[in-house]
Amino acid sequence: MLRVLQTARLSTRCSSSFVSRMRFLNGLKQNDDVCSVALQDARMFLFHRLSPLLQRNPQGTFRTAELRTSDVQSLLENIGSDRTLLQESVLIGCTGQNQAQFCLDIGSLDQAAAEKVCGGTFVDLRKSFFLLSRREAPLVAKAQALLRWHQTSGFCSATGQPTHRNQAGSQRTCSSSGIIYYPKMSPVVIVLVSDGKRCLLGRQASFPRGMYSALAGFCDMGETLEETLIREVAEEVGLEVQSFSFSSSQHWPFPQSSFMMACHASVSPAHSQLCVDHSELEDARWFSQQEVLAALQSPPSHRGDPPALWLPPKHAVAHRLITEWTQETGGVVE
Ligand SMILES: NC(=O)C1=CN([C@@H]2O[C@H](COP(=O)(O)OP(=O)(O)OC[C@H]3O[C@@H](n4cnc5c(N)ncnc54)[C@H](O)[C@@H]3O)[C@@H](O)[C@H]2O)C=CC1
Ligand SMILES: [Mg+2]
Repeated sequence: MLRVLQTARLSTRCSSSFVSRMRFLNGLKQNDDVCSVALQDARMFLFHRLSPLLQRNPQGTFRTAELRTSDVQSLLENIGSDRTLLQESVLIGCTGQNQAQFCLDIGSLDQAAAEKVCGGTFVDLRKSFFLLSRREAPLVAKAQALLRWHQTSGFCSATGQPTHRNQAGSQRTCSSSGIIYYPKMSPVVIVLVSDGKRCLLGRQASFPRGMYSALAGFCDMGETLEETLIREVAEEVGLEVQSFSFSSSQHWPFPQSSFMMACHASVSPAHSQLCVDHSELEDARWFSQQEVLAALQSPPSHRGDPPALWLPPKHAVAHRLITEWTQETGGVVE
């Protein structure tokens, strides 16, 4: 069987290593046997009821605990579970050397025992986002979103019959109708509105005290990105967008895997009077470049009262939009 995996790796050989990695990954999703073999010699990311396993570096910072399959197999034996749990692993990517990466939720096992054996701690995903590097957070978010999708997609919404996954965990199929389900993200437009001098930030009651962010809204069925953007700004703060430009995108795992399409938009300074829909937003305000730069340069300490303006964490695409705006308007973010 190992020859099967080597063949899969060789068959993806081509000039670009990135292309060969993408083809190797695609092959694992298409072929259960090859995927099973790849799982035997993979890099594993563990979760416990959707909280990722983190380990502390000697410097006191945190990283995701990346284990070998053999480590996980001995962990499972060590804390009394059988090896079949390994089959519940879900493919999330591969390393530069075409070694498959899988995630596995061991929520059915004793958390403290698993933490002791692995020398790590399972940390709530939202908290992990503040602890992990910008490089690691997206893979952990993807893994958690896939594990959660499997945990909530066990039955076909058309027939009510059980669904079964493929080895990679990239799809589930209804056992009676054959309907195939794929993991879903909900498209969301997130937009930083400016009137040329100020930027508009809003907050929901659910946000931490003092935190303001860019406006965001889910795309309604059939809407284009443009239509969602101008509708959401009109709905939430009563303004008419004059123009907008696309900035970047991001998978955001909260609350149920949103696909964030981040844009900058402008409104006429002559028509910048806010009319906030308080059923959606607790507050929305225009902020000067000076206020935003101050907030970017002095993120809140987690002690004492929050500052007047607290911005989303660096991993959030809203933070990127706000930083881009300050740079476009001549501010310098250190
Ligand atoms: N990454 C970032 O920087 C930020 C991300 N967000 C995310 O953007 C998303 C949308 O933000 P909101 O202002 O809450 O959206 P929104 O302005 O559309 O209002 C939320 C309402 O949309 C409806 N809704 C909820 N889930 C939906 C879905 N899957 N499809 C269609 N409609 C749905 C519900 O009625 C809900 O009350 C959320 O996932 C939020 O976590 C929000 C701000 C910053
Ligand atoms: Mg919104």
